[in-house]
Amino acid sequence: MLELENVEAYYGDSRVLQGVSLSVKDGEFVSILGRNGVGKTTLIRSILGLMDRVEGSIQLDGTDIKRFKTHDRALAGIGYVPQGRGILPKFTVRQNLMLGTFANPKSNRGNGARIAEWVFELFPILREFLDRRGGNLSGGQQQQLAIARTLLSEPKIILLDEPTEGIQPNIVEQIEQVLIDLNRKHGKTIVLIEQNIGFARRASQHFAIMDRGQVAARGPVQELTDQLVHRHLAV
Ligand SMILES: Nc1ncnc2c1ncn2[C@@H]1O[C@H](COP(=O)(O)OP(=O)(O)OP(=O)(O)O)[C@@H](O)[C@H]1O
Repeated sequence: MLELENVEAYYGDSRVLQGVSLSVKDGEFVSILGRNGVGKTTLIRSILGLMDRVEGSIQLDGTDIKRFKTHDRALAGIGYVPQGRGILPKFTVRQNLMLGTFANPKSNRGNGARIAEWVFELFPILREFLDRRGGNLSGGQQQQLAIARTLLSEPKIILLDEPTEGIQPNIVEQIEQVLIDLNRKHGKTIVLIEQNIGFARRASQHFAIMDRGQVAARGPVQELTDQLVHRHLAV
């Protein structure tokens, strides 16, 4: 379980997160919604240990990870699929996937590590393109590669920052389905940052809406009303 309590995060003197509390239980799919600039990415950066100054408490399965360096947070079970996917364009699909094994405490990390077969069952296209350069894949294929790479670290929780941004609508459905299956069939715990409200409604059990650095509303996804959307998310 990931538990944030009263988290404040700063860029210099500017306090961007103001008392954010969030609880994600094992097996849950939680969507974090909010207009541009309200602090969603900063929240993820705070969980990953990429901010200079964070106050409050961040616990993973009861362990305070706030003092952990970023790579130790990854080893503790925080998986991350970055905005823009973060594929290394000159590395092959195989090499990009191998990077995921470095953050897997159970594998022999990189050297000699094998890419588990279930990855190709989830993403058949990656087997076909194993020796292609990551940069030659389409946006949707790169997104599958980014998700697969994170899964190879066998994280306890997967954080995704706008995975459907800039991806063709028909591929968006595919990405959506993969994430829904990962949660419902494979029991993966997922925190999704999204602007696509339909996706959040279809995929998640819980939501949190951020507004000006705070959690303005939260609850089971059935309570994500049009009124809330209008108040906090309409542009
Ligand atoms: N490196 C930085 N230095 C100073 N201020 C920053 C920095 N990065 C972000 N900010 C500010 O922090 C606030 C929150 O930004 P953040 O990127 O977390 O928002 P967001 O909700 O993820 O937006 P988006 O949907 O556009 O990614 C914004 O006001 C932004 O201008």
